[in-house]
Amino acid sequence: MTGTHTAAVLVLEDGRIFRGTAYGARGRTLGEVVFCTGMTGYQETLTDPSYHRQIVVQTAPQIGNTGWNDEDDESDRIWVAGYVVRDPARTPSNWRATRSLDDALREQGVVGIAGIDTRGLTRHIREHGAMRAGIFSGDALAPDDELVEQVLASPRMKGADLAGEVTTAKPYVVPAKGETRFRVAALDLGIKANTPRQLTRRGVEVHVLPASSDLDDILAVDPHGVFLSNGPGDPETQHHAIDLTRRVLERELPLFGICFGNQILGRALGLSTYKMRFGHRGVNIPVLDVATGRVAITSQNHGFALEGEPGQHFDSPFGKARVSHYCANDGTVEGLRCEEVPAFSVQYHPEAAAGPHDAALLFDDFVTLMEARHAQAQ
Ligand SMILES: NC(=O)CC[C@H](N)C(=O)O
Repeated sequence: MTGTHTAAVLVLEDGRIFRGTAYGARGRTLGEVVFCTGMTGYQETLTDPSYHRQIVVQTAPQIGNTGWNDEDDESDRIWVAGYVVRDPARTPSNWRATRSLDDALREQGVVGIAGIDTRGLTRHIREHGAMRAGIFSGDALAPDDELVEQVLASPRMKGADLAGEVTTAKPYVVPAKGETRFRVAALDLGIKANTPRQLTRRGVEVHVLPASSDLDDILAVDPHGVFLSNGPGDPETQHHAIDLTRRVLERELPLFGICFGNQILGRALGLSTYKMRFGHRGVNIPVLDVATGRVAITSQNHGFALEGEPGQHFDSPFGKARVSHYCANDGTVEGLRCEEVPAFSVQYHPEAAAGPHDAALLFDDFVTLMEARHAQAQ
């Protein structure tokens, strides 16, 4: 932080205004305002491509205490559209830090605001829903009603097709650690770095493919399994990925999806998705596994969800399937399992960057599915 405080304002589309001081870059940014309840992992949050076009409010009051390091990025840049905090660290301190969070935000041109009553703001979002917003400082400041107009002119998250804006331009391979046991084609809709890391640790060579890849690109990898990543935007717009998923299911290739990948598998199976009021973003969200009755505490970041009831069985074009997991807080769908093709998915983040490792076993389940399919094919 520099010594001088520059005025900044957070403007919501319903006319609610929060005044604070500029944090990170100065200027204007527009996006959907959402809150994240993680008490840790702000660097991973900021660099998660699923937050593209979202202004993130951190409910943890003190942010930036451990600065910014060169190891924890989940992608090659900060993706959030803007950042809202209460009390930014004045003296960051950590042995791995190479700069402050404020410096990282400035370097990457990310407009933020500090000194906000993030508790009041979060209660407002919980009640009225995630909505469009803008942060304005420096030359971008103008009379409030003009700022509200600018926010109202910005695009909504519902209907936003964003995977193409965050995906890799070219395919790349992340080699397995130790012996290569399996090859996976991972469709990058906004993949986080920790996902290939989790797979490679289990002897999987990961071929990360652009979102526009077709079935031939996937088959060219000669994969033992296909992975559908997390990603930003409205799953309803993902016609290409949904169609591709159907092609993969037809071939009975083992398939595992996370978050956006869960929504895409669900849509491929004939379920619909809807926009939640304020979504799930945090690192302690309880999920119940219907089959075992066990609860996992999970890392999450989503604003859309699949329609469905806990434990519901349904017929899909690929045979019987069920809602395998649901959220213990609000009963929303948190996972799917196909019973006649080797495919499953979860709405949460087993790669947990940041977050608890309760769900890491799901990567083992994916490997088991590939093993079983491989044994069958021999
Ligand atoms: N992390 C994700 O994959 C998010 C999925 C989707 N964009 C949502 O908001 O629900």
